Amino acid sequence: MSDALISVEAVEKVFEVRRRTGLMRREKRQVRAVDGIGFEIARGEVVGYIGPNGAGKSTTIKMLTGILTPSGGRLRVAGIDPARERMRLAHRIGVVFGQRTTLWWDLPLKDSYGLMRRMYRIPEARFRENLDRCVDRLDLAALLDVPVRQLSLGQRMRGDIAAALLHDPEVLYLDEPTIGLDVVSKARVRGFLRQLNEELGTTVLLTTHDLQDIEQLCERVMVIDHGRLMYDGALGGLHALGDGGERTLVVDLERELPPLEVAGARVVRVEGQRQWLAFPARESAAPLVAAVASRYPLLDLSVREPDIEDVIARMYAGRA
Ligand SMILES: Nc1ncnc2c1ncn2[C@@H]1O[C@H](COP(=O)(O)OP(=O)(O)OP(=O)(O)O)[C@@H](O)[C@H]1O
Repeated sequence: MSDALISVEAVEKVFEVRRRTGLMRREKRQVRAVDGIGFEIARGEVVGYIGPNGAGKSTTIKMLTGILTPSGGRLRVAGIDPARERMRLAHRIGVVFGQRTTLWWDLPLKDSYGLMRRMYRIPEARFRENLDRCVDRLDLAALLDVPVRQLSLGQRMRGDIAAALLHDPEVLYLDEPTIGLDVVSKARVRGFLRQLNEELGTTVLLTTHDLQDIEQLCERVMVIDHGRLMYDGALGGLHALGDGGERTLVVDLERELPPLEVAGARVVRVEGQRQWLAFPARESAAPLVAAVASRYPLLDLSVREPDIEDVIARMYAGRA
C-alpha cells in the first residue's frame, strides 16, 4: 500500500467523437485524450502539470475530481475512487477552473460563500476562520458586497480560490489559475498558494501555460503530451533533457575579436567585446572555459542555463 494522497495507475480516457463526412454519412472516431498515464502525489506536494493545448491536462483533472469516468486504469484521491464517490470526494478537494467560475454571477461574493457553507455543511466557526484568512490574504474585504459579474478577472479569480478553500480541502486542483491576470494579480495568487501550502500543508496540482507559475511554486513538474507523460521530476531536471539542449558560455574579451574558435562550442552571437558560445547542455563547461582562457584575453565569463521555455518548446516539437 502506498501512502500517496493521489495515485493514478495506467489511466486512459477515450472520447468517441462523431464527425459528419457527407450528407448522410457520419464517421465515428476515437480520441485518446489520456493514454495510459501513471503518477503518485504525496501529501503536501505542489506539482505543476504542463503540456501543449489538447495534451490531456484538463481531462486528467476532470477524472481526478470525478467529473469524468476513466476508460481504463485506476485512480484514487485520499483513498476515494473519484468517479464512484464524487460527492464524498467533493468534501476533500477544492477545484478552481481559471476559465470558469463556481460563484453565483448575480450574487454578492459573500452570498456565494454563504451558499457554499450550506452546500458543504461547514461548521460556522470553521467557516468564519477560513473565510477570514482568505479575505485577509487575498485582499477581498472591499469586494464581499460586490456582485460577481462586476468583479475584474483578477478579483474574480481571488474570489474563486477563496470559495474552493472554505471547506478545508486537503487537495487543491487549479486549472490555469493565472490565465489572463495582470502581473500584480499573478504575484498575489502565487504568494497566496505558496503560503497555503506552507501553513496548511495543502497538496496542490496545478495546470498552467505560464512557466513562471511553475518556477515560483512547484518543485516537481509533470509534462504531458498526446495523453502521455513525458517527464515527471524536478523542474531543474528538465534542463538536462533532450539532446538539442544547449548551455551558453558568455565571454567578455579585453578587445573585439573575430568569432572565437574553440572545439566543442560554436559562436552564436557577437556584440563588441562580448561573445556567446553554445555547447551541449549535458557536457561540463570546465574544459571549454579552460580552452577559452588559455587562448584569448578575458575580462569575464559566465555560463547560462537553457531557458526553460526553450527546453519545453523543444520537447513538444520533438514529439510532434
Ligand atoms: N468531451 C470531449 N469530447 C471529445 N473530445 C474531447 C473532450 N474533451 C476533451 N477532448 C479532446 O481530448 C484531448 C485532450 O483535451 P484536454 O482538454 O484534456 O487538453 P488540455 O491539455 O487541457 O488542453 P488545453 O491546454 O487546451 O486546455 C483534445 O484532443 C480534446 O479535443
